Amino acid sequence: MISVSEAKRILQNIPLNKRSQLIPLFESEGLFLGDEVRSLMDVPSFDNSAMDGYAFIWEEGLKELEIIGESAAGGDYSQQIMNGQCIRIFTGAPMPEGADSVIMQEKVEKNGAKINFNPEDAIQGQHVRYQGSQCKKGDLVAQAGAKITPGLISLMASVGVGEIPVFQPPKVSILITGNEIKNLGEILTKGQIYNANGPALDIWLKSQGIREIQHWQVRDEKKAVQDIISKALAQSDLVLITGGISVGDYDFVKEALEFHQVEPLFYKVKQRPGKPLYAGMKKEKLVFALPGNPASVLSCFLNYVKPVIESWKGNSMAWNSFVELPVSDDFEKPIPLTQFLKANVEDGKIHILSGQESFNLISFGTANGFAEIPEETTFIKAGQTIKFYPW
Ligand SMILES: Nc1nc2c(c(=O)[nH]1)N[C@H]1C(S)=C(S)[C@@H](COP(=O)(O)OP(=O)(O)OC[C@H]3O[C@@H](n4cnc5c(N)ncnc54)[C@H](O)[C@@H]3O)O[C@H]1N2
Ligand code: MOO
Repeated sequence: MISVSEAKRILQNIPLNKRSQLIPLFESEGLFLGDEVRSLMDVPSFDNSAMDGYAFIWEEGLKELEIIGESAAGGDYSQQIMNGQCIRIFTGAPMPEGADSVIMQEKVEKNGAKINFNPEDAIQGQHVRYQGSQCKKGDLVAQAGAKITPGLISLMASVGVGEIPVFQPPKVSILITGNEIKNLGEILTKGQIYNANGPALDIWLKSQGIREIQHWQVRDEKKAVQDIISKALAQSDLVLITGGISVGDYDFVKEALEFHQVEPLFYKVKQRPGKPLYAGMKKEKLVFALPGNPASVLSCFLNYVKPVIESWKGNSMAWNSFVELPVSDDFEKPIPLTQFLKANVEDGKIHILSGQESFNLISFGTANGFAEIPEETTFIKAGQTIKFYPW
């Protein structure tokens, strides 16, 4: 058995098959830039007004202008204006040739075809957005590794970039083992239970920007487990298996992985839940066998699988996804293992929830993550700070 920190260190050092690919901007949520991006154009691509008002050529002491035309957003006003003249202009509309300043409409009095204003309100160069003032064609606008946020998407669209390079997320297989497992909608007979792991992993993977997810299900039969692992390995970069990894007579996963020459990275971690966690590699393919109890699956996913997927996607902060917060109450931990506890953060404090058994999902109704009590710690006092991993 290895410690939680050793298991994480091993996973931080595995080579991941990271590839950059171009994808449509609209399909990039949850991912990270796989390369730098440069602007395809000057932005703005033309001088334009920042306000609704009047565009003119600035001169000292100016207090009256003659209106000779109008420039609206989307138009291509091109007429030259002369000193003493102005045009009615709207926000985002092209500046007329020669004009260098805009006065807001609130600052003027309109008298027929003229406007009058206080000379102090006509400020040279004011309210004009010049061509290229955001960026010039070819300028670097985002670095490789940048997280794709709504803000970054907006920037990409503004500079004309409709396809962006992203680190391709892994193709993932979810393989559910167990004779007792039925899917929602099926009738349960005695001894059977609903598949709680498959839907949880599926939703979680989708929320991480994983697009290609294969679902597999298998009974606890040696040959069937071997065969399905072979198919999952062939079709995925990352295989997530739930159940069948402990020491029971019908736990065939480890043996099947050995049969397929998957090299173990580790098996068994000093933690609860999720002690019989397995990780291994076959060439560049990664396999996790997550201990079947649903709390073990979720805790192991959050602590090990999620950071690996985030690293695969190019997130440099993948392994720092925790916050340190005080606990609301004293907590005793007699076991010499790292404990991950379903918990709820409210008012800046970690509330450890009741029902911590690995099979018991009731606290997932309110939990917004897992709190970590380190291996060597036996008692946490209220107010003491510990790590909390939000979903
Ligand atoms: N003699 C020992 N027995 C066990 C040990 C041990 O060290 N020695 N470890 C226990 C721990 S800790 C865990 S965790 C489990 C892990 O066992 P497996 O990975 O082999 O998982 P299964 O036996 O297949 O299932 C465990 C439990 O979870 C339920 N399950 C499985 N899949 C699903 C699913 N998709 N949705 C909902 N629930 C699921 C399954 O019915 C079992 O109740 O081993 C302990 N035993
Ligand atoms: O490690 Mo197990 O997850 O306690 O049930």
